[in-house]
Amino acid sequence: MDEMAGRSVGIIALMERAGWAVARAIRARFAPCRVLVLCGPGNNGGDGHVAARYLERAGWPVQVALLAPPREGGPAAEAAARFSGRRVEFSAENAARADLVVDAIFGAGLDRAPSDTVMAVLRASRRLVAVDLPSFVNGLTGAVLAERPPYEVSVTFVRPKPGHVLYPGRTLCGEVVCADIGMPSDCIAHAQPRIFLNRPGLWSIPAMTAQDHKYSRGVVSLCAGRVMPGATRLAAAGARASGAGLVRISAGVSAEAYRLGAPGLVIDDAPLEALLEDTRRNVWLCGPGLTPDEVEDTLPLLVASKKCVLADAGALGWAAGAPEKLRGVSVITPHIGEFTRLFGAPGDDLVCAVRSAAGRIGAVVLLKGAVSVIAAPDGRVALNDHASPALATAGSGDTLAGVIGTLLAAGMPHWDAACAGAWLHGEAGLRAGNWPIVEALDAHLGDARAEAIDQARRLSCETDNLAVKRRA
Ligand SMILES: NC(=O)C1=CN([C@@H]2O[C@H](COP(=O)(O)OP(=O)(O)OC[C@H]3O[C@@H](n4cnc5c(N)ncnc54)[C@H](O)[C@@H]3O)[C@@H](O)[C@H]2O)[C@H](O)CC1
Ligand SMILES: [K+]
Repeated sequence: MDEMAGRSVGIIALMERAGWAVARAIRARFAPCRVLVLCGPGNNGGDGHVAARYLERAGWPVQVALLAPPREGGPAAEAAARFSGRRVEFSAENAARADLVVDAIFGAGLDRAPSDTVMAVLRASRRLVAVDLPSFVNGLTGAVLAERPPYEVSVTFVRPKPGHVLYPGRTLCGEVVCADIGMPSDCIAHAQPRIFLNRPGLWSIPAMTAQDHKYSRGVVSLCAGRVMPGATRLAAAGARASGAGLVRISAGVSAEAYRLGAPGLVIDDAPLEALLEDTRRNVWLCGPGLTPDEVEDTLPLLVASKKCVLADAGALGWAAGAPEKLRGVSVITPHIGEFTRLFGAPGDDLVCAVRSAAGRIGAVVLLKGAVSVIAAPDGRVALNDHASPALATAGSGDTLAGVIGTLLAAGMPHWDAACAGAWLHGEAGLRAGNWPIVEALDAHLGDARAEAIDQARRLSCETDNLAVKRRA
């Protein structure tokens, strides 16, 4: 985007607005105080110089400390030349003397861990604001290259970066302000984003219609095991609570035990091969509550009959170290332990690891966590931070599998269903209050679905209104 904008509006114009946005964010959050702006050699430092000029113009006592001079003739050099205020040495003593330190050392160009000198200056600072990101947080991955206390605010531009959203970087950014700096829309379109924040509007969930019947809403089928009925029942309940038309459990010899459960479930005891002939039953959950032997007896049959399969829990253990065994399934929902046993440790770059896992097995991979990463085989990735620690309780993943099953059965594309499922699950967690037990989530899933439909609708109205205004 920067590169293309450089050829149209010019980087210096964007830098002016970026620095102005930083100064504005500071003035909105702090009372006038002694500010030290730490400027690096790149455009991040250029933004810092502009911010220093606007703060000074507003009457704040401002000093600038330069780590290294900007490249001659570039936009950062021009921004530096426009600042005629006080310059001081780049030192820990000067940082300690300031009430507020603005970190404009490195931004998107950070390519290695900052030096000890840089870190000593940042550590000496009492209160910190970041231009774009703290200068030791990798914007692409959220990896933290050095330790220091968190910032109060990070002012970024055009779009938040993965480093603002993913842990551990997320915890150090503080409040993230994303400023509109007038990046031309053709530059944004040209950049073709492949990583998205998971929000309604990225996908849309079918609403209820007057003529719906249970099969149009969709049938979710589950394979049940003998020894862990709770997991299967939680997944079935999650599917029902999020709006499936019908939920059926293939329970084989355990059918009588499952029949004592929720009366709204249909329990089948016929052989799986026979059940698979029913073309209305296209979506199957396999794994919650299943032992490896039970997965071995069911998953290959589901895949061979070309059903849309969500594999979780036991099915992921069954394929540990041999993820190709999962080829043919549509969605998998591992937590970090399951992911590691399948594909190896993901390392610092979760987006890259989950994306390549999805490509490797040709299925959507949803890596569950405080921020879940959801990748499609074609490379699209959504980051879901719409969640609550209330969800960190045993069985919550089974509920999620059920919710995604419902959205698949409603006909949503696989990646959309996984993204929407993660959002609904998060919304239910946020609505469920303090310390809910896992069963309590179900009561909120219907309202969560209605909320998602409503938010997506409002967003599309806004977009339509904007288009009408533009045409006018
Ligand atoms: N996104 C936008 O629309 C705009 C963003 N702007 C700002 O520009 C920076 C990115 O600028 P860039 O010049 O590409 O990179 P940096 O300023 O982050 O630094 C590059 C510079 O620093 C060297 N370097 C990197 N890491 C280290 C290190 N650990 N130690 C020493 N030196 C390091 C690197 O080699 C380069 O020389 C973005 O963040 C925004 O703040 C613009 O204002 C335009 C609009
Ligand atoms: K920075």
